[in-house]
Amino acid sequence: MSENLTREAIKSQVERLEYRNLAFIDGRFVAASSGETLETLNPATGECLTRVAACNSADVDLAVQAARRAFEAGVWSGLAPAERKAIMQRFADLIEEHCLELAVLESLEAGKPISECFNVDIPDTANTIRWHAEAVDKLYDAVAPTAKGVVATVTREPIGVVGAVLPWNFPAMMAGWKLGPALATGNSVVLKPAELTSLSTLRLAELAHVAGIPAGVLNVVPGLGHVAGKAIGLHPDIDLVAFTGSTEIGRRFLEYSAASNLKRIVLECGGKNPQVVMPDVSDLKTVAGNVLAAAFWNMGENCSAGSRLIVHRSIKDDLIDELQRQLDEEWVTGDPLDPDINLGALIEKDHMNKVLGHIERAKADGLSLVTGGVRMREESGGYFVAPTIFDEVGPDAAVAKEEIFGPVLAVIPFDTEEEAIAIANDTCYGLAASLWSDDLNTVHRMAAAIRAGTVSVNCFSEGDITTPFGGYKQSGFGGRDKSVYAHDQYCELKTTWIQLS
Ligand SMILES: NC(=O)C1=CN([C@@H]2O[C@H](COP(=O)(O)OP(=O)(O)OC[C@H]3O[C@@H](n4cnc5c(N)ncnc54)[C@H](O)[C@@H]3O)[C@@H](O)[C@H]2O)C=CC1
Ligand code: BAL
Repeated sequence: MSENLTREAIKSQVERLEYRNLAFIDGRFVAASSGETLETLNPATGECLTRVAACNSADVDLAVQAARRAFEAGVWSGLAPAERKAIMQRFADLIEEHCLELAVLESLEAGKPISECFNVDIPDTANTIRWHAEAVDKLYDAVAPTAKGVVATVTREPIGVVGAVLPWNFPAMMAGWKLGPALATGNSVVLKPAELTSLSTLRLAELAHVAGIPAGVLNVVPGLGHVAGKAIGLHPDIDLVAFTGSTEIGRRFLEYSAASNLKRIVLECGGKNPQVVMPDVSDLKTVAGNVLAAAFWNMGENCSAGSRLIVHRSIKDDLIDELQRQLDEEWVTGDPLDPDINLGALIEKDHMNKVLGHIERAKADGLSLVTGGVRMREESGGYFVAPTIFDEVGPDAAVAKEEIFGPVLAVIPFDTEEEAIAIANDTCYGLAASLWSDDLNTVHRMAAAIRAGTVSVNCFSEGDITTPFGGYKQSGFGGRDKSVYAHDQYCELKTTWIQLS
């Protein structure tokens, strides 16, 4: 537990909380034009926290018009990178100053453990905004190696109006991953949070405004996916959509683009990520700790969750024993606002039932249940599922194939390195993977053979802000989040060919 994250501080923050529950368009909070609202529920109790504006295509259009006006006026796009940097640094400062408030909002609306929100999600959001801001006045454009008599410059220009459509599992952090590079490079943004988790994002937009990001540059249109999300996808004056969510809806955005203005689409979608443990590992305790973090961090509601443990048969049982021991000792499910728990609630009832359905199917298929497999804390009214491990799972079992997005780990034994790689790659996804071996040759050989955007070796990691994040195959399309590579996807490249006389 962090020094500053006391029960008293959390309680006091909850009592003082004010919800921003209107859309944020052109620098102001406004109701949806239809007057309609959506419930935001607390997944830990099932109770309504507040109702949030439900934007439709008319609201999206107003937001896009505001964004376009701001872009054309150059109030943001026309600033020197160093000027944008200074304002975004103030934005990052404000996020840090309001860390507890944002963490409480995020924990309440998403069921996430408050300690994670306070120590990881909100600091990461601030750091992402700051890092991209600080990078942008240090990146140079290029002069092409042409023949004499010509000067050709290759310069990045902001793409224009960016639509960002976001998931519910890391609401603030994903907003940061999109806003950092999109704003730093001078774009205007129309952002749609997931309908279940709009509150922290609306507060972020307000803080951005207070920091000095001009009206119209950052707009937030909460609403349903098939209404507000679709309107963003089909809007003829949005130049790019950056999406994080399911592969199914990612595919829709490609269709929206084709049916409208060929807007650029950047997708960060799902995963069924392998954790491969080779027989030479000497420290099973460390392996187990990381395997559990990969599988159960954020209740497994994580696109890079390591939901398949592909382990050499000779060490499988010892590793499972260690997993069980650490799970019993260190993984505590409880009220997400309790700073001492590390497993909170799943996002909503339907999702919990979907996860429990996967578990029941695996049981019915005769898979060996090591631990978990049940709903927890039902009396709270919330949506808690015990961390669950199935052993001796065949690579073709549904629990080894489908993205469950919950705390369910499938243990798949292997006998040879070739078999391990084949199982790891036997998926339509390719977002992340972890690899465990004490042998450097094995590490290099296997890391190169695994088809995933991020391979973490002898740890579970998504990298940090300096490294790109995104997927191979159906896990991603069109670009990467984080790092300077993220800047490229929010820019057009302009060639200026100057014939000298
Ligand atoms: N890669 C990731 O980080 C995430 C993956 N998922 C996966 O997706 C599954 C379903 O979760 P959802 O939240 O329902 O994800 P989703 O992909 O349906 O939603 C993501 C975003 O897309 C919007 N959206 C939904 N339908 C849309 C449509 N027809 N047109 C335009 N926008 C639309 C949503 O409002 C939300 O803002 C999860 O169980 C998980 O397997 C979900 C969230 C994040
Ligand atoms: N783990 C960060 C990205 C995501 O889950 O959506």
